[in-house]
Amino acid sequence: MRMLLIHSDYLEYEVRDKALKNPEPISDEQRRGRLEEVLAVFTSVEKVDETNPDEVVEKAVAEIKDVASQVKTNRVFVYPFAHLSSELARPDVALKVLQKVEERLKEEGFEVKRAPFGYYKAFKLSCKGHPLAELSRTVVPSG
Ligand SMILES: Nc1ncnc2c1ncn2[C@@H]1O[C@H](COS(=O)(=O)NC(=O)[C@@H](N)CO)[C@@H](O)[C@H]1O
Repeated sequence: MRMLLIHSDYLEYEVRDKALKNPEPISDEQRRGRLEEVLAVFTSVEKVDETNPDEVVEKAVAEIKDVASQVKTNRVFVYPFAHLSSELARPDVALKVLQKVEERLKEEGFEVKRAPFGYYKAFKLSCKGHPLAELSRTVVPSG
């Protein structure tokens, strides 16, 4: 799994067309989303992650917690992003992994939004620009 973590004044998105034949079903309210003072986590789930998705979820959550504590935010925006890797996991695996990352972050006490999976989306991002505002992390199953 590849993550680009951007500490932002805000991230907002608006759903446009389907990017997959069967994107994640979403409610009308999920067609737009915005969080302020947020750690945006653009995420590509990779083929290698399919060997042990649960392990890669735990490793990703640990990395996100570490960066969130460094930049002092309790808010995370999980954003599916298929452009950080040339070895993408199958969509059904990727969606489950991202849903699990969202769920585990909430269990850890974070305020979390997750952008809809399988859609083209317009988005606006305001990066804060401090030295830790742009980080990347890669996690893979150890097996
Ligand atoms: N492995 C993945 N990791 C993260 N997001 C993914 C992944 N696979 C699919 N997606 C989601 O599905 C959308 C489309 O994925 S895509 O790989 O860019 N495009 C497609 O799969 C089709 N357009 C055929 O190429 C992405 O914008 C993202 O929302």
